[in-house]
Order: sequence, then C-alpha cells, then structure tokens
Amino acid sequence: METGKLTLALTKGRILKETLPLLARAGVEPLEDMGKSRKLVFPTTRDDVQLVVMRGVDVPVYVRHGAADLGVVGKDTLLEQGSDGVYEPLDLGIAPCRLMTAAPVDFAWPDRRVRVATKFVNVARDYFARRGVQVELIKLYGAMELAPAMALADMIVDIVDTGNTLRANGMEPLDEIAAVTSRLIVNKASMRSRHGALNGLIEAIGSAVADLAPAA
Ligand SMILES: Nc1ncnc2c1ncn2[C@@H]1O[C@H](COP(=O)(O)OP(=O)(O)OP(=O)(O)O)[C@@H](O)[C@H]1O
Ligand SMILES: O=P(O)(O)OC[C@H]1O[C@H](OP(=O)(O)OP(=O)(O)O)[C@H](O)[C@@H]1O
Repeated sequence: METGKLTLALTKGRILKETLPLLARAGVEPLEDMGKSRKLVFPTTRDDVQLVVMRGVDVPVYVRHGAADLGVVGKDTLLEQGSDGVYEPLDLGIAPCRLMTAAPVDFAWPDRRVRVATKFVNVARDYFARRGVQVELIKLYGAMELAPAMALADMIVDIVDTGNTLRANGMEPLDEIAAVTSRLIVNKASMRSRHGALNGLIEAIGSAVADLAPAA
C-alpha cells in the first residue's frame, strides 16, 4: 500500500474561490492564504493532504498521470479532454454555467461551411457532427466573443453564465450543449492503491457539498 500525502490539484481562479469553503468544511484548510501567496504547493491542516494549484486545463493531466491523486475541475474541461484514467465521483455543484453555441444577433446560416471559433474544439466537433452540420473549427484560447465581431468566425461555442459577455458584444445564446459544474476527479490507480484514505476524503467532501448546498 502506498503512503505519503494525498495530493489534490485545484483549478485557480473562480473555481478555487468556491472550492476552499467546501474543503474547509471537509477539514482541509491550507496553512497559508492561497490568494496572497505565489506558492503552488500548500500543506494543509491535515498532515496527509496537500493542495497544488494550476490552470483548469492542466488538472486532468496531473490526475490522469497520477502526479495528483485527486483534482477539482470544470465539467467543460472534462468533456473537452475526455475522462481517460480518472473517476468522477462527485459533482461539487460549484461554478455553474453552460456550454453553448452563440452567434451575433443578426446571424443567418451561410451557404458555406459555418466557421465556429472555440477553445472547446472536441466538444464542438462532436456536437455539430451529431447534427450533421458541416463546420470549420477555429481554435482560440480566450475572448471567443471577439471572433464574430472581427469576421474571424460566424458562431462560437463557449461558456455562458449570465449572458452579459454575449450581450455586451452584440451576440445571443443559441443552443445548450451541456450544463457545467465543477467535479471532483480521482486517479484510477490511486483509487485502487489508496482506497481507504481516498474514500475517507471523498466522503468528507461529499458531506461538505450536501451541508453547503443552497436549500432547494
Ligand atoms: N462565467 C462563468 N461562470 C461560472 N463558471 C465559469 C464561468 N466561466 C468559466 N467558468 C468555469 O470555471 C472554469 C475556469 O474558468 P476561468 O474562466 O476562470 O478560466 P479560463 O479563463 O478558462 O482558464 P485560465 O484562467 O486557465 O486561462 C471553467 O472551466 C468553467 O468550468
Ligand atoms: O455569461 P457571462 O456571465 O458573461 O460569463 C461568460 C464568460 O465567462 C467566461 O469568461 P471569463 O470571465 O472567465 O474570462 P476569460 O475566460 O476570457 O478569462 C467565459 O469565457 C465567458 O466569456
């Protein structure tokens, strides 16, 4: 049986802010303020658990390779990257948003292949293929709403929450591809070799999710 600390990989930014209260409720608190520190590895109030913080796209990579035992990441990122090598035992219910298609308010389907700008190229490819729509995918890394305004693309596939970003750029949401919340993921090999320790932590986080969920 493996020993040593369990490593939990966290997505920095808005997901981190919503994850920390859940972890605190589960008895895992970083020993220093993660918001103020430039460090990337944080010991916690639990001797056997450390936190590491990174970009969301990197969380499944660390967990898949077993460099982290667990991770917290948006479902959008999991849909885009696939879930090879990881289990997804908990929906944390945090950072809710939707993966959607969106277009300028005056959008009309062109007589050629529709150009779609997105950082979710795998999700977009699957979505349009299932509908038999021929698309040209244009991979971007941010500010997808700029692409139609600059005539780089006809439509986008992106995260929508309030819709404010779309509205501010003369666009509107069209179809929902997937509802998104953040998920707890676990390395499959760790789940076998460190079953007891991991199950205890997953159960504690699951109880924290239930305790902190807004009343229906
Ligand atoms: N407006 C939003 N409302 C709620 N959740 C969101 C929103 N935008 C993104 N998310 C969720 O938070 C995750 C991280 O998004 P965020 O915008 O903070 O990072 P990013 O810009 O995609 O990545 P990076 O900061 O690494 O470049 C997304 O994968 C998604 O699950
Ligand atoms: O519907 P809304 O409430 O406007 O939220 C949607 C916006 O939020 C995300 O961007 P974010 O603010 O994280 O900026 P970035 O991804 O470009 O860094 C997403 O990429 C959208 O642009």
